[in-house]
Amino acid sequence: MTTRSDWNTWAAGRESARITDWLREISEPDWSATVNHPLFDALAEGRLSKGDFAAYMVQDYGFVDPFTALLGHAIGQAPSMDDRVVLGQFMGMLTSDENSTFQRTFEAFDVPRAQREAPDYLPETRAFRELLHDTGRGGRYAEILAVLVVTEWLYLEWALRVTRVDGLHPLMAEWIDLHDNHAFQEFVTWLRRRLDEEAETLDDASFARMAERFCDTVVLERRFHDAVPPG
Ligand SMILES: Cc1ncc(CN)c(N)n1
Repeated sequence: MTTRSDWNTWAAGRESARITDWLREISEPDWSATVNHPLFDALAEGRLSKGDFAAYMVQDYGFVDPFTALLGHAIGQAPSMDDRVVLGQFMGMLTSDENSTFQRTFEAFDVPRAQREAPDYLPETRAFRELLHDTGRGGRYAEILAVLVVTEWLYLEWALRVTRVDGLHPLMAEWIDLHDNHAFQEFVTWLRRRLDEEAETLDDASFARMAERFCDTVVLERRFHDAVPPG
């Protein structure tokens, strides 16, 4: 299901077939289950309690830390300054605006210092952290891009899908803003284009590894959101 010949079969007869569209399709039903996860509806509709939002953000900060490290690996592995500039700008946003959203959420919702400094990570969070570490340690550029495409494209899709209520808590609104704004949409468009291009250049074994990494990441996204507080 994840080989280059599977991709070639899928692409045959389709006009303007894209590898990232194929990857998304083979990662179903986990892709759609994540995008349509009730957690995100509860969040946007003001039905997620402050405690549950804070608990989700504590787990998610456990994702963001190794994710930031993975982005660092992407910057290091990128084949050109052009790519490093785009990835570096995203790193700037992640370590300023997005990091600040987490810190202010922990303050506003009284997350105990122990939970910020040494959180109890759920097994699903630990599994995701391991995948991010593992991809950074051994993954080539296309594999790293595959993980970034999944994590950012999924978040863009749910953020564009949900309908937010008036009067939503400002920090919850900010969390959605971070994932549906124009610059983020452009970043996801860029990530997809670069993965489409890089994947074309891979040998068959690397191509299959990249596709497996994509699908594994989607599975972990679904498990992570099933495990954090219910919507
Ligand atoms: C689990 C998860 N996946 C993706 C994202 C978006 N960077 C996130 N914050 N958390």
